[in-house]
Amino acid sequence: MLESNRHLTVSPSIAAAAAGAAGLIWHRVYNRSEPTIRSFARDLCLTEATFIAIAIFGAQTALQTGIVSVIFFFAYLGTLGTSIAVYRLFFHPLRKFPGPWQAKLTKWTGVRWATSGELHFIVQAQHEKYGDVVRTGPNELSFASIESIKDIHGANANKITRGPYNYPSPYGAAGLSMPNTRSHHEHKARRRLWDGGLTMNQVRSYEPRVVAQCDILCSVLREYDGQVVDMKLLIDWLTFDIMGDLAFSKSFGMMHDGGPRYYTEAVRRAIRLRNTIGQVPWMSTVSYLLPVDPEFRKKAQKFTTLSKAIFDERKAKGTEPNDIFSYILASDKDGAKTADVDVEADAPSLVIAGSDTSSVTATFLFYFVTRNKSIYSGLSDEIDRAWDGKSPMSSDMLNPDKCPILHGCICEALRIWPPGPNHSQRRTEDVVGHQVGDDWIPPETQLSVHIFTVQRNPKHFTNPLEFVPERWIDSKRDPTWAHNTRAWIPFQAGAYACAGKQLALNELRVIMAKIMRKFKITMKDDFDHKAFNDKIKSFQSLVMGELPLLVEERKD
Ligand code: HEM
Repeated sequence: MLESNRHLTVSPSIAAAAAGAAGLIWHRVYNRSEPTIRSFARDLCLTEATFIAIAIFGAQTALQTGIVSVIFFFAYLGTLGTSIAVYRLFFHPLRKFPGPWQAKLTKWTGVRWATSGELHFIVQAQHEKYGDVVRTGPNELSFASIESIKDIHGANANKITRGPYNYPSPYGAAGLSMPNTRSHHEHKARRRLWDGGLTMNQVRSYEPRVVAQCDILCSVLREYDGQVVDMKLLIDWLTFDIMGDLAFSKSFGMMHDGGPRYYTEAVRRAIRLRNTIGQVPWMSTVSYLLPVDPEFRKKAQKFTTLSKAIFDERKAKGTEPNDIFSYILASDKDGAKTADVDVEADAPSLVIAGSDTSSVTATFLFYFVTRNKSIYSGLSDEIDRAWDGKSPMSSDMLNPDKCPILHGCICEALRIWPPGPNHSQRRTEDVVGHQVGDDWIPPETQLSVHIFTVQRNPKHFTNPLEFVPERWIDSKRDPTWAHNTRAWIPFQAGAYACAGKQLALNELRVIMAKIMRKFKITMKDDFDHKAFNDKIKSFQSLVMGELPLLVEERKD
């Protein structure tokens, strides 16, 4: 009797039907709470195990149990996949927004775009094709209008948090760094500590140290007098050394031969990995198991060890030194301190946020000003008038009133090539949605403003690809040119905007003035602009190839 019941219970068609029902149920569950790869694997195992248990009870033989279990497995995944695809394409709350169908279907499209290094151009092209709002993922929108900046990053956005892109730590740190904090409340408390170390007064107090690091660079450049050097590489070392000094009171010493020069490459590779994983954050818990090139693994290991050593050494000094880390280590006004594990995660984040970005911008500054001889000579004359090259330098001598061309050059470099050209991802609240311009955005949507598109839009800046410092000088700007400063957002805006904007601007002014006052920097006539531009890629921040320039010491 028992035998015949078992025979009747689970046939292949029943297995397929059960799998179909399970697939639809799980899709409904996942619609409400997005799974991670681990929770998905757990649910899959549970569902399959439940079915196998029923099949063992109902099927006649072990072979039959095996067959119906395999049918169940594939039918389950097939139904779940089809249901998700149909939903995303035809029934999703974001279905009214235009965008490429591959992006609407899966975020793996975003992975493909991100790994190409061309994300900035890809998204810009989509905005040109589809308009100011583009659906760039199943659950993700990219915006390119001025109004969207206010609604996503401005005062109207006080309920919008950072998006899940910020979840994975690219350095494998156990803690959560402040720039990756998604909760408004936690971010606000921690950001306040960081801001203390980056006030205008603090930035001024760091200035002699920035100048001193520039002096070291000048002594390195002197060794190459009359030769062509890769300015990109030297600036990289300079900006990392500056950040080491200002963050931990200890320069990395990269400008000296013995410095850890692998650090910059390890940082960029880590950022690249994070940029890919950030597209599919639900993969992040297993992403570090993915095979990566052993050379990178070695460098990453060295990077982690060095970061830890720097952190330990710095932490031992407490809050005495005048550096940014003293503020991160300090307690807030209520006596609350950031947990040690989170402070440890803050250390590499601080260096990366402050050096990679400044390095990219300073490199582009040298590229643009040396490319155009009249801009170079105008800027050089202005710097010579502002600083005699002998008295102690301060950024006060170089402020926008005294050095408008320098200011215009910096604004232009940041406009044409913002170091973080893509998205600073945000997410609408879990329960209520959010109004952006004329569109109501449903809850749990990832949204962001595409900086690169906004800053290169001819409606915002006439001839957007031309490097024209005068457009930033009111008395010199062509009055017929569009010039919408609200569309200049290289540091982003709002609660999560760049904490180091003032430091960055001061640092860039000092670097440019110091080097140009002491050296004549020339771009050779046969400079390969195509090769230079082809090597510019975006992996969260921009990466670029060499910038070979002729360096000659000035004797005046
Ligand atoms: C040209 C140089 C720089 C540019 C273009 C730049 C740009 C940015 C951008 C776009 C963000 C993301 C904001 C967002 O998510 O909305 C950011 C965040 C941040 N930047 Fe910068 N940055 C630069 C230099 C610096 C420097 C020198 C520091 C020094 C410490 C710094 C510290 C930070 C920090 C701490 C954050 C995270 C802010 C937060 O989470 O609240 N940045 N930066």
